[in-house]
Amino acid sequence: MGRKVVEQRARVTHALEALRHRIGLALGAAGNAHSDAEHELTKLRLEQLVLSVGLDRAGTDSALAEYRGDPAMAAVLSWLESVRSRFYADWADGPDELRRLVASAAPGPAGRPPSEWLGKLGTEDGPASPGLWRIGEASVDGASVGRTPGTTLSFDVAVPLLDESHLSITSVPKTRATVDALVENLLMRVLSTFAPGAVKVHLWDVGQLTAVLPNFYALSRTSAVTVHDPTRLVDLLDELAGHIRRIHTQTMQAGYASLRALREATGKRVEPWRIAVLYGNGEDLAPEHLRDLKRVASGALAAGISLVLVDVPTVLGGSVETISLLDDRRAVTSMTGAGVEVRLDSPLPGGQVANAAARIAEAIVTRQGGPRSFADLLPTEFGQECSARELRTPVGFHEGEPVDVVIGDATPHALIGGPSGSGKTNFLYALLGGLAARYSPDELALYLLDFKEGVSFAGLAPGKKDESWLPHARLVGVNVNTDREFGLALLRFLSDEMRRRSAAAKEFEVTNIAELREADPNGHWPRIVAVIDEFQYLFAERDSVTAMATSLLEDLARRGRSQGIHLILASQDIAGIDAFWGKPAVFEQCTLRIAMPKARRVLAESNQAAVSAPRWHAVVNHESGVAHGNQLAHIPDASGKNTFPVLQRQLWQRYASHGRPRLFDGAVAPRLDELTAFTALAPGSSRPRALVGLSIEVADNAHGVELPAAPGRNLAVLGSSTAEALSVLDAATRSLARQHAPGTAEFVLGCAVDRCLDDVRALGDDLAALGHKAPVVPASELPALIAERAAQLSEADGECYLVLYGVDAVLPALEHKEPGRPSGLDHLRALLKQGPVKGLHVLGWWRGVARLKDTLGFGGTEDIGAWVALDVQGSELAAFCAGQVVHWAPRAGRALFFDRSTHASPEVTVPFHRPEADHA
Ligand SMILES: Nc1ncnc2c1ncn2[C@@H]1O[C@H](COP(=O)(O)OP(=O)(O)OP(=O)(O)O)[C@@H](O)[C@H]1O
Repeated sequence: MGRKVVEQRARVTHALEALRHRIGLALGAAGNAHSDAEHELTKLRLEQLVLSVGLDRAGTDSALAEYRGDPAMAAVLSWLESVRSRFYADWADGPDELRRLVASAAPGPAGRPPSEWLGKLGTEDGPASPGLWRIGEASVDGASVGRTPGTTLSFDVAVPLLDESHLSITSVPKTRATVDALVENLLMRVLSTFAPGAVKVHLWDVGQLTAVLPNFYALSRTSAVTVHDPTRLVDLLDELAGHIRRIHTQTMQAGYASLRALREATGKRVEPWRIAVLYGNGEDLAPEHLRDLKRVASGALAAGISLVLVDVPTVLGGSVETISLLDDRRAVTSMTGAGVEVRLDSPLPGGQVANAAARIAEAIVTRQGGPRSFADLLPTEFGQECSARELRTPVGFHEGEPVDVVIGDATPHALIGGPSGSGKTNFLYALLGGLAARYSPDELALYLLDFKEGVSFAGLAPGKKDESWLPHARLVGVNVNTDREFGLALLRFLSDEMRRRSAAAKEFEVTNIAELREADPNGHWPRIVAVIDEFQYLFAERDSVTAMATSLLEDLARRGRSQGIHLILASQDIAGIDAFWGKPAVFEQCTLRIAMPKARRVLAESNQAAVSAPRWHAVVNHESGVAHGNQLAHIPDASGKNTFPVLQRQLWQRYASHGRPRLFDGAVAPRLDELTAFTALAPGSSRPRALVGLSIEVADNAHGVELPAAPGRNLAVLGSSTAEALSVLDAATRSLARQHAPGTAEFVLGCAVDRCLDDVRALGDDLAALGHKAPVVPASELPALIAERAAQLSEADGECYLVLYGVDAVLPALEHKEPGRPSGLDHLRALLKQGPVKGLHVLGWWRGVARLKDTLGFGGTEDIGAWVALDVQGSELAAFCAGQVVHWAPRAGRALFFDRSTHASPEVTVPFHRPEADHA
């Protein structure tokens, strides 16, 4: 064997040994790693086991018995203990810190022992609420937190509630008394923290009708505690949902996400806190209840509403803390985790709770009955509010708390109902007073119309007894019960204003009044509130007024909201509301409902709140009358002495520069000489205008006939009513006289009715005093006069007004005809036909329509361009009204006026009062 071979073998052997060595090393390492891993696994398993029973119990728990004495177990235990003490070393001060924290977050009754507060009235009435409410205490072993072994450290346990969290309590069998004590303790801490009335508690127990938390019985006489019917969970959830909706709207409109944010920003508690305690029985709620409950829970906290659920299995939205009872003293809570047992506070002494509840109830009742007057509705400083977004004012009080009325986007229009004497007018005064004191006349304009007989709004306009007026009022209409046209005129006016506002909004490319005011800061865009008391009169008859009023009201109700035009419709219940059947649009848009005691149909059908409302109260409902929107309010006396009139005077002095309102008083005949339309007349017009009466419209306008040199420009007064005929011709003549310089026009006063002669002469004297030629021609001379004027027609120059009183009286004479010659009637017809273009106009009074027809003959109706009908039936007038059907039943002090050159149909006019008639 050669040396080479030997060397080769030695190399192979060496290599193999090296390989064996490496493999040995690798196997050894793997074995070690394996045993390390197994060791680790055992450790982890033991750890898991220890953790599952708890470190403190590891020494005794049977599940770990087999490992006792196992060094691995000893190592695990010592390791875990070192971890725990390392962890708790940082937390050595934890219990003390917790105690300090609870003391600061749960001050006074929220966290202190009951002996310090139980039975004393709460005082807190500001915007904040304690963050935590104590329920008991818990302990930890001192050794575990780096203290001397064997010591225990205890700390207070508290839960959040108001504005913060809901609470879900789960019992175990035979712990109902403990749960009641826990809930009672919490509620009593809350009720004793706040001023009486600031918290409202709702109790519902699926299994009990009345005996829920019996120590609170005294409070259930007030609205601080309401015990709900076990079979009507839906009512409670509805009520809560209503509060949430209302409060949400209120806070969002003010620009805040929650009631708490609103309170903190304004520094005022605007709403009570509400706590609803629902006792279930551990069984699932009906699906529809569960759905509603979840919906309520998700919006409740932001509305200051907290739920306390006892044995109601559900997963709530929003933040929820839990308390799970272990037995009748101990519980665990999500606040401290499952590892810490809470020793619940002992029950409050029952007798003392009942006494405390009675004291709170008494304080609430005292506040409720406390003297709240009209002055309490008023702000300390007038005119500070802005109406861009809404109008808001308290109108009354509930248990000392102001109850607001809001007129705005969600509640644009209001319906007020109540039987006669129930206080509607008083309510309106409270509302108007509250609004007028808060908003300046630049922010709020009022249009007030009362269809009742009587003068309930008359005091708002200047009167004989009181020269002051309400500066916000632009129009006051009283005694309009027979003038439905005036209601129509108001609606037309509002409708025009709505169009004007919507055109302006379009121009500024905005969609509502708030945006318009922002885009046009120098514009004048007050919110308009139109109050129509006894509005059902508008719909009193089946006629064109009703039809027009309906369509205008519907349009205003639908579109007024965005233009800041609001309707407040008041009525004695049934009569008024009946007027709505068939007009649901108006009814539905009136989402603000005010029901006076015993009002029917104002609220939703199933809502009986008005039936039980006490005297001088109102149910204020911003939810279309649905029960959950009910707010009962005591309305202070706003119409007695030292109430509204005093406020009005103050406002009048403050806003003196805002002009006086237009007063339309249906019971008073207007005076021609007080009318701007008359006093402003002056010579120089080529179209002189003969005024005949006051027009029924919002502006103080007169009806007049223009008498230019054009065919048909004559005026006929029709009917047998002498006083009114005299009034119309008197006003027409006097107004024409003002439009001609002395000597430039002739007024020929032809009087065929003897008993009018004195009046006619008096008029003639007045005209002469003004420098006009105004001869008075008696009946006997009339035929000659007419013949003469007819003959002169071709060469007539200058204006001549032939005012004829009782033309029909001379008809027989005029009809006298000599063969081959024209009769007096022919002359009169000629004057009527050809006169106007020559500057001669006839203003004639015929005491019957038939007589006028006789005068005109066949086809002459066109020569009467305008007429005023007095005590004449509408059916007689068709011929003079382009054949259209005329709806008119004569009524005292009113006439019907038609001018074919300007009117589509006749209009009601109010003849002026002639002072001369008083002396007749
Ligand atoms: N809240 C109140 N406090 C004290 N007195 C009141 C109150 N409300 C109304 N009154 C008084 O009751 C009487 C009737 O009230 P009001 O005129 O407001 O009732 P109404 O419902 O408008 O009745 P009607 O429809 O007959 O006019 C008035 O004398 C008024 O002063």
